[in-house]
Amino acid sequence: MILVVGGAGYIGSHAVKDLLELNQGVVVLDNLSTGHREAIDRKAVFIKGNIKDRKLLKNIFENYKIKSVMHFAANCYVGESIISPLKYYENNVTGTISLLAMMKKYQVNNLVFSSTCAVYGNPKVKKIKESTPTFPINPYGRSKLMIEQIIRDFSRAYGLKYVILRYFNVAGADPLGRLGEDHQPETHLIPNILFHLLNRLENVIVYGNDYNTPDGTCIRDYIHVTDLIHGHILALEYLLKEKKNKVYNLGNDEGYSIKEVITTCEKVTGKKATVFYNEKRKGDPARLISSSERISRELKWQPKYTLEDMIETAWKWYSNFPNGYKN
Ligand SMILES: NC(=O)c1ccc[n+]([C@@H]2O[C@H](COP(=O)([O-])OP(=O)(O)OC[C@H]3O[C@@H](n4cnc5c(N)ncnc54)[C@H](O)[C@@H]3O)[C@@H](O)[C@H]2O)c1
Ligand SMILES: O=c1ccn([C@@H]2O[C@H](COP(=O)(O)OP(=O)(O)O[C@H]3O[C@H](CO)[C@H](O)[C@H](O)[C@H]3O)[C@@H](O)[C@H]2O)c(=O)[nH]1
Repeated sequence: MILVVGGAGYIGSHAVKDLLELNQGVVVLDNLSTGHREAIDRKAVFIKGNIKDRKLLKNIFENYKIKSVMHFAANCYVGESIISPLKYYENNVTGTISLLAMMKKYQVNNLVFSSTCAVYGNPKVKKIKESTPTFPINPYGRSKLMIEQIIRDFSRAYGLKYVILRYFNVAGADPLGRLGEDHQPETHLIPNILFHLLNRLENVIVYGNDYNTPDGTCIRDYIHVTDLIHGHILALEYLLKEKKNKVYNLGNDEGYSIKEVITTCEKVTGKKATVFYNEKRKGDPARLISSSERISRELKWQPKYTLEDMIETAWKWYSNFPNGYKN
């Protein structure tokens, strides 16, 4: 069985669905701090609890034949991490140490870990490779880099095998409309633009228009959640077969400015946005574009979905479920 930690969240719930479709047994551990019980398929075993609870982890490892772990549980907002670093180091770093300690105790040695392009900081290269130096510029990115280092040390000392996946900006929803992104409050760009176009927000707020980019707004590399999860499935297969450690970027290798994302949302929805320019958000790098060449070459991973597809699938979900999972 696979333990999916954080499987009630946006990305984790899409992983649970795809793993079940592949007939894998799934146990979800989630404290529902930002996730939703309704997002987890009833075919999965659901355990409500915190990864810091070692007694609970002990019960899980003793009661289920867990062979591998996908670890999505974290706090993951750049801005919040600057205001509340303690929350980030405690939940992300301490929480992961607790999980790794119990994986060591029960000799569960296969881990797919959700890292982030925030570990790179503000790199000057056109496309970010896995070999690009890591200099995170906010506590969220630093917490993820610390975890990566801890995972490596556990691997050297205790035989843990891992694939670390550094995601770029994840967007979109299940193409069949069963799952979507439901965060309270929502900080991500595409959901907020769509909320505005659904009349739930007065404006689209753009944080900064004097960045050193062609139109002055930040550039990001967006990846569809379905493509991202396909990367996880390939990573897990690789881990179980080859038993080798890997670090991979996961992005579409294309950058879009905030203004371009707004225009694409307008095109997909046929609606016009009112844009309000605000101060820069602290901790935001100007430009983050992936090179996902390594995972494409080594695991034959290829993204199928474009930015328009991400917006279309998210729009469909928000239009059908305006109150998210609480409908
Ligand atoms: N969304 C993105 O664009 C993005 C980009 C890069 C990396 N990531 C990483 O992907 C992972 C998932 O992100 P998401 O967008 O789905 O976030 P999310 O908040 O929707 O999901 C996180 C899940 O983890 C659970 N959780 C948090 N702390 C926990 C704890 N201590 N014990 C048990 N459960 C806990 C939450 O309840 C939630 O269900 C995170 O690790 C995040 O850092 C996300
Ligand atoms: O209403 C909004 C929301 C966002 N932005 C801007 O849009 C860009 C993208 O912001 P998001 O909040 O959508 O995403 P981030 O790039 O901040 O963060 C995402 O990517 C990070 C890596 O940089 C982390 O991995 C994090 O978990 C994940 O949410 C940023 O320049 C941000 O300032 C706006 O202008 N208006």
